[in-house]
Amino acid sequence: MSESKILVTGGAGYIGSHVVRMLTGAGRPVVVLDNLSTGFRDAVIGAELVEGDTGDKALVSKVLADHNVDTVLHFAAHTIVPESVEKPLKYYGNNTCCTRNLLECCSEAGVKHFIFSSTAAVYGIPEDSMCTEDSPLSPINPYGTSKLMSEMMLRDLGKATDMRHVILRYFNVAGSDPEGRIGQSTEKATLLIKVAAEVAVGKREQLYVFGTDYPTPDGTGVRDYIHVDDLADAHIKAVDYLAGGGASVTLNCGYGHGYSVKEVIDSVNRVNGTSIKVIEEARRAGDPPALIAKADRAREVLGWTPRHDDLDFIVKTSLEWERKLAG
Ligand SMILES: NC(=O)c1ccc[n+]([C@@H]2O[C@H](COP(=O)([O-])OP(=O)(O)OC[C@H]3O[C@@H](n4cnc5c(N)ncnc54)[C@H](O)[C@@H]3O)[C@@H](O)[C@H]2O)c1
Ligand SMILES: O=c1ccn([C@@H]2O[C@H](COP(=O)(O)OP(=O)(O)O[C@H]3O[C@H](CO)[C@@H](O)[C@H](O)[C@H]3O)[C@@H](O)[C@H]2O)c(=O)[nH]1
Repeated sequence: MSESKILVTGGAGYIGSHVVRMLTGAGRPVVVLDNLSTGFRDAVIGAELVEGDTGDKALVSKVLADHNVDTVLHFAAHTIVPESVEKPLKYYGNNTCCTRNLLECCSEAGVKHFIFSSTAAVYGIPEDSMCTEDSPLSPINPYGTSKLMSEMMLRDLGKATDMRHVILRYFNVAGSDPEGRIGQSTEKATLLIKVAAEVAVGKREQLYVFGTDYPTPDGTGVRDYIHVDDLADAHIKAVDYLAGGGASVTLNCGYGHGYSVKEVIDSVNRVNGTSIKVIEEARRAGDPPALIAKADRAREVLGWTPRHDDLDFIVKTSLEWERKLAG
């Protein structure tokens, strides 16, 4: 039988590629399945890339068998909150139906460990903006609902079979590989720090601030921004946790404090030494006012210790990658 590999779906995307790089850098054998809808072939470092779709049952089953897969990290998804409001079925199709297909293939192949990329969007508008893993789950956009449905499938499957899982609910992921090998290359990006970095390097004219009348200290939306390498490290620890016999668990991934849109803009200006052009706009559909992780459980369960809890560092790595893309 061939060497057992870890399957990473969506491993050519922003977060998946950082996790693949960290896994292969640590000598772990990895195979990536990605349809390159938003991913990039050359973002995959140190692993074979199979170009294909998680909705393709025959292909997924073949990949699982050919690579003797025991552990799956599932990143492949559509990820843009406002797009999910406009095109809900696109999100339920890819994020929910394709995940169901993947889970069926994994179940049939006897995959034992599954790590799922979930999101803070499953909480909707939390009562006090601080979310524990036990906070009510009440998404306010189709993206969040599509991810919550996948969480539910995974939990039900865990009860019915011996598959164990770690569900990681990411808060707002930003930054790039501090050594500059990979970063966020997403076309037509909508995420705040990425867009602000594009403005700072001259790729865009201005940044629109969506909403200045939120019930937050300065009126703009507050989020818990986590550096992508800290998040990648949580995945490595989740792989080891399951391999060591750990029980299924759901964990927030964030730093436990938030920054407003205005504070992010200040950081970009401070780090870049410029003043980006900002235009204040109405609120964007589907946006909660504030989302902050209560993130102690990940530290306790996984022994995870973030290293980059520093907004200016996150912004610095984003700017460096943006300059590299700009050539
Ligand atoms: N970026 C964030 O702040 C954030 C926050 C919370 C959760 N997440 C989750 O993290 C995961 C990765 O997000 P990202 O920011 O890296 O996005 P991304 O778009 O860069 O990566 C997604 C990858 O999945 C691939 N893909 C999409 N659908 C596929 C399919 N059906 N079959 C095969 N490949 C497919 C894309 O080509 C891409 O490479 C997603 O599941 C997303 O919901 C992201
Ligand atoms: O050009 C922009 C972009 C964003 N924002 C604001 O910035 C904040 C953050 O927005 P964004 O960076 O788009 O992230 P979210 O909408 O919070 O969603 C991200 O973070 C979620 C977890 O919290 C993930 O689930 C999603 O996949 C990911 O897109 C919000 O208040 C937005 O209104 C702006 O004001 N201008």
